[in-house]
Amino acid sequence: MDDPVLLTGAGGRVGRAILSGISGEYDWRLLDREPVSADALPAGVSEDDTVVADVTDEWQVREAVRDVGAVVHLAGDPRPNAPWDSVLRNNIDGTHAVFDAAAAAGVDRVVFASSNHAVGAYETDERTPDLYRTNDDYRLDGSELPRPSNLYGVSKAAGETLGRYFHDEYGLSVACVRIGNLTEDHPPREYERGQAMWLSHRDCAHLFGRCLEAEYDYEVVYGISNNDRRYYSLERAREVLGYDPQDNSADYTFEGEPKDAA
Ligand SMILES: NC(=O)C1=CN([C@@H]2O[C@H](COP(=O)(O)OP(=O)(O)OC[C@H]3O[C@@H](n4cnc5c(N)ncnc54)[C@H](O)[C@@H]3O)[C@@H](O)[C@H]2O)C=CC1
Ligand SMILES: O=C1O[C@H](COP(=O)(O)O)[C@@H](O)[C@H](O)[C@H]1O
Repeated sequence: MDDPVLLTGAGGRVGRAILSGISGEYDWRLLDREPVSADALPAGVSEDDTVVADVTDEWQVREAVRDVGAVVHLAGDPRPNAPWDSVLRNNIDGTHAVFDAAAAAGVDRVVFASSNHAVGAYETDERTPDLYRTNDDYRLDGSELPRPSNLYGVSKAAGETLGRYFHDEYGLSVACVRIGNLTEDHPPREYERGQAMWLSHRDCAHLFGRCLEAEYDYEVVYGISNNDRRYYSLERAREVLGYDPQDNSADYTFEGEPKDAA
């Protein structure tokens, strides 16, 4: 990717994980509605490469996508219990504005931060907690219909559908990454669901990097590490994107300590 990459929601947890791993590999334009503080900017990124803007402001988004080759769209309300007015505005209207501006500007691809909560209602009472354990072979592979567990999940399913539309209608390459549970240094502590869907920082950066490099049309993949406990398949991400995750929540105790140090 020779052209700059626009990273929306750059100041948040996922944005920081991506930048900590692959900041040196691209020219970045960092967008967030909150200023990204100068000391949080990775090497090679200056304040001139940052844009303070709201993704629901169509004009600001059109300015931000000018001359970029790709967009990684993270900005939005990440709370599973977020109310409808917030997800409608930040997640659905904001994602529409990003896809619309990208298509109008002739951007090559958009990588969209979807969520496990787009399919959270597959975790029925009958399937849990076995679903989170290694002896259970139930797998979601990305081809299943969305089955949201909350209104936030509905907004992520809507974002995936917007991506489908903008791919079919305007030819944008679109990768929707159903991110699991991102934490730094160790899997979520004492939380089976979180350990089944852990995404480490380095695997996160690598996965989004693959989304910027691989060739694809429209993809829905799961964004988790190589966890033994998983109930999300990694096959599509491996096959289409060349994703090769390095971390596994099984290498940590239930309390989150590395087993080789225990
Ligand atoms: N952290 C996780 O484990 C997961 C995150 N995701 C998704 O990844 C994305 C990033 O999540 P996090 O980094 O965890 O959240 P975060 O809250 O740490 O970061 C989100 C960033 O987006 C910005 N933002 C929010 N609304 C905006 C708007 N309307 N315009 C411009 N900027 C806006 C915020 O200022 C913030 O810096 C979200 O879309 C979230 O739904 C999905 C699944 C799991
Ligand atoms: O989409 C998201 O999912 C993760 C995991 O969900 P949880 O309900 O098991 O905590 C969440 O931590 C993150 O904030 C959210 O954006």
